[in-house]
Amino acid sequence: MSAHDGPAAPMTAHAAGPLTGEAQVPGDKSVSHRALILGALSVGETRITGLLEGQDVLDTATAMRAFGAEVTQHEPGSWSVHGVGTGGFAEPAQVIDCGNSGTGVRLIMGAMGTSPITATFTGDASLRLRPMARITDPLALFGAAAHGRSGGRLPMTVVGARAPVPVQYTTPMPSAQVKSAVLLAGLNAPGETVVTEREATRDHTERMLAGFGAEIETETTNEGRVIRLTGQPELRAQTLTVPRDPSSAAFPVCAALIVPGSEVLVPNIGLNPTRAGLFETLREMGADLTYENPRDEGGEPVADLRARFSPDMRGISVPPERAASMIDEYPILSVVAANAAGRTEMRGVAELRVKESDRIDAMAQGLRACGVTVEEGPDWWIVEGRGPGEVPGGATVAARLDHRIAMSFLIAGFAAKSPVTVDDATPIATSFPIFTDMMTALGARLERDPT
Ligand SMILES: O=C(O)C1=C[C@@H](OP(=O)(O)O)[C@@H](O)[C@H](O)C1
Ligand SMILES: C=C(OP(=O)(O)O)C(=O)O
Repeated sequence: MSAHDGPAAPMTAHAAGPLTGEAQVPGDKSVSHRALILGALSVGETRITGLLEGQDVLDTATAMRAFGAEVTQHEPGSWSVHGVGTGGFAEPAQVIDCGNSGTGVRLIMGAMGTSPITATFTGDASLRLRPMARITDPLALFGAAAHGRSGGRLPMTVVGARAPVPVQYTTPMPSAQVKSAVLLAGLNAPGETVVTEREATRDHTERMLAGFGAEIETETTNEGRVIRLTGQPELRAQTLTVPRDPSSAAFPVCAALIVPGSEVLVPNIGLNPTRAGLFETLREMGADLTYENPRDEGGEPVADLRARFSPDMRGISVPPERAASMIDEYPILSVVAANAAGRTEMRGVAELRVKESDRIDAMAQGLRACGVTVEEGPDWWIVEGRGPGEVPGGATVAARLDHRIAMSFLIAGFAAKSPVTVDDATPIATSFPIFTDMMTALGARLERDPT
């Protein structure tokens, strides 16, 4: 049992008038986790503004305290971390509960796996089903041991390597979490740790490690991206501003594209190319989506996104090589696809089956219940678009403890002929705690159902 296993709260989305106005989405979840973890591994006081205060990130903050860092909230979004230095993690006295967060548990396992300490990890019912061998396999190469449930599931105890050795590792699947766990483990191994990834995944860990003063180099070769990290650096505390989350921006943007008459501005969105695949895909589908005021902030490309109702969108074949740059956006893309003309094919996406839920199955079943035809295979799915405003809706769908499934179906409800109910909206708080208020302020109609 995790403290996060709580009662469900259903929510219903009704068709509403146009969505208009500005949507200030919260800070980037991936960057927020990394800011806390690298702050905890550095010497001095790291100041962070724009931190996402979603439950996933709050759980990482609690975990960093358990490993000995001092983590303080000064005002909303403004935090400081007094780190313990590379290799300075203390052994936690209690079980580390990462709630719903794959990124949290996997990066923290990496960060502690080369220190001479033992820690036990758990999470909510969703996280307890997710594969952890993808982290503990490379950690074993550093000299760590892990004891978990069958299938490499949580709860799991990691015994950190007493005398870590550096590692050369090729990630077996496109995963920034695996890459990052290996790099964070490599921080406390003497010598050079090398990670190769065949397909580029989000590079926030590499960028941030360089910012904290680590010696890290990336080279693109025939084998893919090769990242070399020199172990045992002294990481120096930083002042960081977290960009706004493109994965959260996806929801108001896609809602505006499918609700008649809408026009929504989503300012200050990080458009790091390893994250921006959805927006490119939407533009190829014929979305009226523009990047305004493009600029560079803290080494990351940023722009204001303007999305307008787009009744002429057509389905496309999403290039599989783009998958990593939009991996969390397939659920909401499938809702847009259902409201476009023609079929949208999404291939090379096996990783969707091991997220907070099996996202292909969750979306396929829910879309079918809403009257949309979906075909699927192990690593692909196809949505038959019904055209703008032609999705029947009128169903109750299961969120399966998955924030992105819950938000995707609520947005489907704004454009459907009949309301769509999500059986549990509580997971939304993991990544986008202001989602309901923000969508309501734009003109959406969301109703909490009596439980
Ligand atoms: O590194 C990260 O911050 C993340 C990596 C991705 O997971 P995988 O590495 O499992 O693909 C993504 O789905 C997740 O939301 C956040
Ligand atoms: C997959 C996600 O997160 P995590 O893996 O951190 O649980 C997500 O936010 O869509």
